[in-house]
Amino acid sequence: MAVFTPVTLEDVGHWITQFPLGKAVALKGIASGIENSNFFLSTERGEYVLTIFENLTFAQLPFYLQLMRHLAQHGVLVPGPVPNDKGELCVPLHGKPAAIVAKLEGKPQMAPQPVHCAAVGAMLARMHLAGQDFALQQPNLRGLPWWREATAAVLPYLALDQAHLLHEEMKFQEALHASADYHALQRGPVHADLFRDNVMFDGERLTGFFDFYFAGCDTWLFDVAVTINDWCIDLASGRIDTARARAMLNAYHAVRPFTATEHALWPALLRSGALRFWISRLYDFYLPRAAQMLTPHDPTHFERILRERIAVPAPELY
Ligand SMILES: Nc1ncnc2c1ncn2[C@@H]1O[C@H](COP(=O)(O)OP(=O)(O)OP(=O)(O)O)[C@@H](O)[C@H]1O
Ligand SMILES: N[C@@H](CCO)C(=O)O
Repeated sequence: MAVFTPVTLEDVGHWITQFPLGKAVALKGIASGIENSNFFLSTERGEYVLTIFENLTFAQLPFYLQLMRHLAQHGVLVPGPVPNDKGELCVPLHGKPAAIVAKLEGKPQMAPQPVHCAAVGAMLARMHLAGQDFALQQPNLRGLPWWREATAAVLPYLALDQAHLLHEEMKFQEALHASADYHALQRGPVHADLFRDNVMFDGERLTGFFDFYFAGCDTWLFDVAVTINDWCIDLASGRIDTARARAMLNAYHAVRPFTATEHALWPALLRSGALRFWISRLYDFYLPRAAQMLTPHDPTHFERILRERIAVPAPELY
């Protein structure tokens, strides 16, 4: 159940007159998703997704919605938000912020092959390049400062060997983030959560990236690492699958060539990508928010990935 704010077709009927979409003809709640209330919305003009934001505020939303709009306008396959007659992308519905975005065709590809990984790699590189002249700034809110806070919060719950790993990895990441090489990495708006369930495919054709609500400004390489750590691994062991990783990295490199500094820091950034989700999953597991509805994701999956990235050399970036 992931419609936290019920909405009827009648409610939307009046509300939608401020958008250039004609009349609403059907509305259907979407079951998946744990953050927001999502609906498929059919109107006289086409098919859309209506999202009511349950946690993000009016002040926080412009960065995400404007970024999606900017990317869509620059040819990146991202659902463009629809502005209302005042040019606003986010307007209240039942007192909460709401937005309408284009509906992507297809479905997530949860068992990707190299061909899918290559399509994601190429689109990710295009997205990074297109984000370069995006005007708004917001840090990755799940970056190092948040890791510090969340580490302190979860440490008391961990077994000794886990606490040791978390402590040692934070030390390693603090040193990395303080280094001159790290500061030389190229950066800009990144998705930061480009897992398989946030990309649509129609067969082998990528139709779009979505769920930008963890996006922020960070290193491009971090985004690549997060993506590789979900798309290109053996799910049971966390080990990198070389064929899928090569396909993704080569396709990315063909659009936006990796730099020598990125090549040098790649193993460390793969560890950053694993640590980020180990910490957030630990946090959600031990300190669930009151409004959280569903079973939290398994933290041990990313603990395994992190241990694997520390122990086993990463495939070369290029
Ligand atoms: N633009 C879109 N086009 C087609 N389907 C979409 C679109 N946006 C969302 N969906 C559908 O809605 C579902 C939930 O969306 P989403 O993943 O953004 O949920 P959420 O609650 O915001 O986040 P989370 O992934 O953190 O649970 C997706 O799995 C997908 O099926
Ligand atoms: N992709 C995240 C969930 C938040 O979108 C995870 O798997 O932990």
